[in-house]
Amino acid sequence: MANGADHRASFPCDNEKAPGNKPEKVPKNSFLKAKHKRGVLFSSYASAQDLRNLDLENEKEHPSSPRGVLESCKRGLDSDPASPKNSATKSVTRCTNSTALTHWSKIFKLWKGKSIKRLASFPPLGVPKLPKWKSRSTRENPELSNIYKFKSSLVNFSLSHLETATNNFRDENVIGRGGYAKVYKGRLKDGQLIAVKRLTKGTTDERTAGFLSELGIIAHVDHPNTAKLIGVGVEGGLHLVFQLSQLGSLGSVLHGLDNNKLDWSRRYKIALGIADGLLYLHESCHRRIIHRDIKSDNILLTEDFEPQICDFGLAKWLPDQWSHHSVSKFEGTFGYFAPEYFMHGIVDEKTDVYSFGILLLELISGRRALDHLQQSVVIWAKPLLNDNNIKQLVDPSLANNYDPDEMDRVVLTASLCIEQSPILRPRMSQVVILLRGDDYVRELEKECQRQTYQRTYSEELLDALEYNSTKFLCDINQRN
Ligand SMILES: Nc1ncnc2c1ncn2[C@@H]1O[C@H](COP(=O)(O)OP(=O)(O)OP(=O)(O)O)[C@@H](O)[C@H]1O
Repeated sequence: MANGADHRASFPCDNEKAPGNKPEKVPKNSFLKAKHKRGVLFSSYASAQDLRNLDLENEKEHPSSPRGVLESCKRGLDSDPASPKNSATKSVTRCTNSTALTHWSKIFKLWKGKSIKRLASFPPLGVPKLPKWKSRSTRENPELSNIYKFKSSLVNFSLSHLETATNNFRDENVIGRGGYAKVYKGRLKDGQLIAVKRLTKGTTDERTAGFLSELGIIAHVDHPNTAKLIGVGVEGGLHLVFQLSQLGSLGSVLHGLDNNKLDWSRRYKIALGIADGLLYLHESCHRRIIHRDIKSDNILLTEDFEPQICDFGLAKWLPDQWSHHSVSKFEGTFGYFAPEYFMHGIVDEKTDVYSFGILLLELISGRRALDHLQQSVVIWAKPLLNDNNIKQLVDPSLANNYDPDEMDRVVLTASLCIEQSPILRPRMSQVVILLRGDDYVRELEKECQRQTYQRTYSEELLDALEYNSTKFLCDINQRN
């Protein structure tokens, strides 16, 4: 059952009173000290760009910070003696930190070779082709008839159908309770298990708006790592009907009594799956979708621990030409808010990336985003991340039973995702690369080579065609 409702927030933006503006204690670590100094002394007159640059500079200087590690790799690559830029100076800057750095240097090589935009255009693994939508109408409620045009396979459930499936919405069938809805387990006549989300909170208008908004997004989404909508029911209330995810939410498994089910390989698989799902929403779907409420209670788990992102109640389409969206009302869950969202109401892909970073910290440490004393996992983890103190970060229930390379990658990715400044956070296409590591990078490199080869071949073909048509005529003219 979801307990995220305790921390749910929905209130108007008030920059003056935002708790995020409270001065922090001066941390011992010099890397954090620099950040702190910047926040207190300079924030009144520095431009946003200055602050970003300063952030970058401070972190570059600190070799043990995740960005410091990446920067040192990058400098190593920049100082490649074969590079014409460096041949004169023969800089000796090198990645010093063993195999981990070799790994990151490969990633950087790839980043240097491709623009970020190009990397973003790599197809995520396992993303199916987009479905073809067909139209279908409803007699029930003409206002909602357009909904059925999204997906040919969407079923319009009658109330009696849903009542039969859920034992008349009996309390024993409740498997989730969110801020807006109750979710009931059910079984259809053909035996299929379903989860019926019945919107319960707010006025009729609010419920209709919430229902249409969630449906407007979820009906267009189709990926192995997003929740599967089967149909809707608009009789006797508003219902969204999903395939049942047998294990419930990640939050309930990770923070419940059964957390020993989640060994490291499962946690790693879950991290990769959520990253794939988010990459799809941000970069591969018809339109940019910002989820806005990524948290462990909104990740469902199938029987084989495949994660599925659910609850698109707050999700937003973002037009391509918009850099971000500004909201005047905060909605979401405490503990997962990105600083720029909390302080300025700014919403874009990077706000989801921040929340994903918190989720990674939950997977690594087994701690909640906010514990019973309302202590944030970020505040707890930051000093350990800066000291690269993996032993203290890792969930004690895992002991030493984890793959150290995978753990390193997840820890580094988490620390980049929770950067204060959104510009320092990776995009989801980069997150997927960071999490998957060497093998994935090698696959991408092969893909790049294949594309280059194809381009060269087609360019040659184009040249040949051009010769045939234009140059040949030109040659003939010259000869005549
Ligand atoms: N398809 C499903 N299979 C299994 N459990 C589900 C399914 N959908 C939802 N749940 C359970 O119901 C809970 C609440 O669902 P959901 O997050 O969609 O509701 P909500 O009211 O929008 O919640 P929130 O307060 O997070 O906005 C989930 O955390 C999960 O435990």
